Amino acid sequence: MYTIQTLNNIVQCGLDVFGNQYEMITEGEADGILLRSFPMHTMELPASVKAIARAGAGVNNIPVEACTEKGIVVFNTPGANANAVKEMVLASLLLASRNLWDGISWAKSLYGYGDIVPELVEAGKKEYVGNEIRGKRLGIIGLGAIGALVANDALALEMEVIGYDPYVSVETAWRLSRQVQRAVNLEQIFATCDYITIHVPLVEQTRGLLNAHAFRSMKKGVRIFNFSRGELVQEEDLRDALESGIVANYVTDFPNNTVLGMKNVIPIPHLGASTYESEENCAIMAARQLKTYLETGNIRNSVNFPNVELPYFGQKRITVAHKNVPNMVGQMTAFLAEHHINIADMINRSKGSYAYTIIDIDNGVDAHIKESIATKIKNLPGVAAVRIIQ
Ligand SMILES: NC(=O)c1ccc[n+]([C@@H]2O[C@H](COP(=O)([O-])OP(=O)(O)OC[C@H]3O[C@@H](n4cnc5c(N)ncnc54)[C@H](O)[C@@H]3O)[C@@H](O)[C@H]2O)c1
Ligand SMILES: O=C(O)CC[C@@H](O)C(=O)O
Repeated sequence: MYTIQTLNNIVQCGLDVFGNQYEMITEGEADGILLRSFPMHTMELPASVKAIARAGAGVNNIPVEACTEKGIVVFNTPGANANAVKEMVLASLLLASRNLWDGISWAKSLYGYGDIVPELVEAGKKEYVGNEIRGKRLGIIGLGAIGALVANDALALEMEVIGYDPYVSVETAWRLSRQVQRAVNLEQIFATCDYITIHVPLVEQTRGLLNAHAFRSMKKGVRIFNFSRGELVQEEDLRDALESGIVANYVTDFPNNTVLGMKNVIPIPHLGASTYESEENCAIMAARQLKTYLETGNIRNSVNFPNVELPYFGQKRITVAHKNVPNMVGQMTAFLAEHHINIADMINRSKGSYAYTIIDIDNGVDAHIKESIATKIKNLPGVAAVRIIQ
């Protein structure tokens, strides 16, 4: 029996993945945590927690580094909500270019004028003339799951597309149309684009990516779309850029009180991933990854540990989350050798400064011996967490 704590509303089809061997709780000690945008940074993590699954892409609401040190595996759901966000970016391109936000607000304000409304509409519509997006240049910062989808569809809308992503993955590169131009630096995007959309994670390196220096390099009248995270944009610099008209519109999925007070901001209440389809995709994917990890120790789509999969058929298994330093596996297997325990199968993978090892052992080993080996491994310097799965 496992316990899962949910920190946000998770759609039922995601919760159904767990089945009757799981207890779902909203407070207390759990083996796994399932969440969306709940801010976990100030949360006390019980020692019982083995894994955390984010039903979504961004993990900036999770203390990933602290989790890694404790051997807690953090998962996200890459690509599961990318189509939803892509469609929102496409809608926003038109929303901002055609002055739809202001035009619709004005049209609604005509309620009560009676029979002259059509006349007022025809007389007033000249205030809301916009631009077509065909032939305009779109700059995409971050060509991951979302950025790549936006790039391909913007080409289909006959836009010129240029992307910047120094870390683009091979899979994404394969999915990208060859017509997407490659920027070698951000300046190339800033200096030449009519529209700029950001699709990078919020990390220290990207915080404040759009700042005074960036705005100064941009074409006057550029329209900016932020469906990634509010903190990627330096707010006070944005205010100046909007006031001076360098930025014609800022469409953001992350409104706050400061940004709401700026002119030409189009605020959207974090609806990028809010489709039934994407909420289901994310919840099911997150739940499956968490369940698989708890039951088999296999890792798929973790942001802090490597992908590690060894087929599991109910055999005895030891899993170890540890630092990526020499002789870790040697020391672990030495403990097994001391007790004449045969290793049936084994795998070790690393990701950055951490690694993860799965050791399958032959059946028939006494429980107290397995516990004593697990304790010895746990006490090795560099080991973050050990589990026995049986
Ligand atoms: N509004 C929403 O509801 C919503 C939904 C999903 C994702 N998001 C946000 O969008 C972000 C991107 O999502 P995704 O699914 O495309 O993620 P992803 O991991 O597939 O893609 C991110 C891309 O950014 C690139 N990148 C990282 N640092 C960069 C840098 N300094 N410059 C240029 N490129 C850089 C990476 O190489 C990667 O290709 C998420 O981290 C999340 O914050 C928001
Ligand atoms: O859960 C959501 O609605 C938003 C998720 C989104 O911010 C993400 O990073 O995937």
